[in-house]
Amino acid sequence: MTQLVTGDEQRAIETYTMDEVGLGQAVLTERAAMATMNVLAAGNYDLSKVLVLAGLGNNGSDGVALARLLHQAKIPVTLQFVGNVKRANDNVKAQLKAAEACGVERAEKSDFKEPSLIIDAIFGTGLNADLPDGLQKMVKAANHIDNTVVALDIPTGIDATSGEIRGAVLKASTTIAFGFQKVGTSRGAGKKNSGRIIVQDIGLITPENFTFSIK
Ligand SMILES: NC(=O)C1=CN([C@@H]2O[C@H](COP(=O)(O)OP(=O)(O)OC[C@H]3O[C@@H](n4cnc5c(N)ncnc54)[C@H](O)[C@@H]3O)[C@@H](O)[C@H]2O)[C@@H](O)CC1
Ligand SMILES: [K+]
Repeated sequence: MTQLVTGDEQRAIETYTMDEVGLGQAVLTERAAMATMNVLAAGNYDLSKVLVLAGLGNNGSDGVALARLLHQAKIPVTLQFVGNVKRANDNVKAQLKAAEACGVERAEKSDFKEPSLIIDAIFGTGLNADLPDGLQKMVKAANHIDNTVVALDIPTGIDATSGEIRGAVLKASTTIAFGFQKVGTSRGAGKKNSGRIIVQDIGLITPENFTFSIK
């Protein structure tokens, strides 16, 4: 059976992997993006016009890295930040520098009717409050359009542990869970809005004798 993790457990395993094992953030991000490429290539996804919606934290950096890999694979892709990129964390800024050096196209605003596929890299396990009002409006509008949405790690708006909706949720057709499925996507609204859940190994190392709260 799939091992489920809470948000805190996922963070503890990520921290161990980076701080104790010594795998860098960029390695994990690249692996998350590559795992997503593999899922997209193997599945029946229309990749004729991909829109990556990226947030300002590490879920966003996965999205920016993915936009670069899609562009390098000659798949038409546009990268759009949700929020002011000047306030993005350093990982996002480093990924953006690489994406721009490779010529990834950016948009400030998009008509959600246009993309054949939307990648949700807005919020991941770090979500700790209701989505900002403007974002709630945006995801509700996007939900009204018959787009295919692939969520990175967890759909934006779902609490990784409780599965509750924090204000609004961007409903996904597929959720690619990095390392482990988050318990919040196995219950209630989280389950209902995650679509098909595909767990992908990104090289996280679980400490010996780690106790998972869900066995
Ligand atoms: N930490 C790591 O080593 C890795 C993280 N990964 C990705 O990173 C994600 C987690 O990244 P982060 O912890 O940076 O968090 P997120 O990218 O989910 O969120 C970014 C930040 O936004 C802020 N925030 C939370 N709720 C908010 C709200 N309602 N309104 C405004 N701001 C809010 C918080 O400060 C949070 O840290 C995972 O889901 C996964 O996709 C993967 O790249 C693998 C490695
Ligand atoms: K997401």
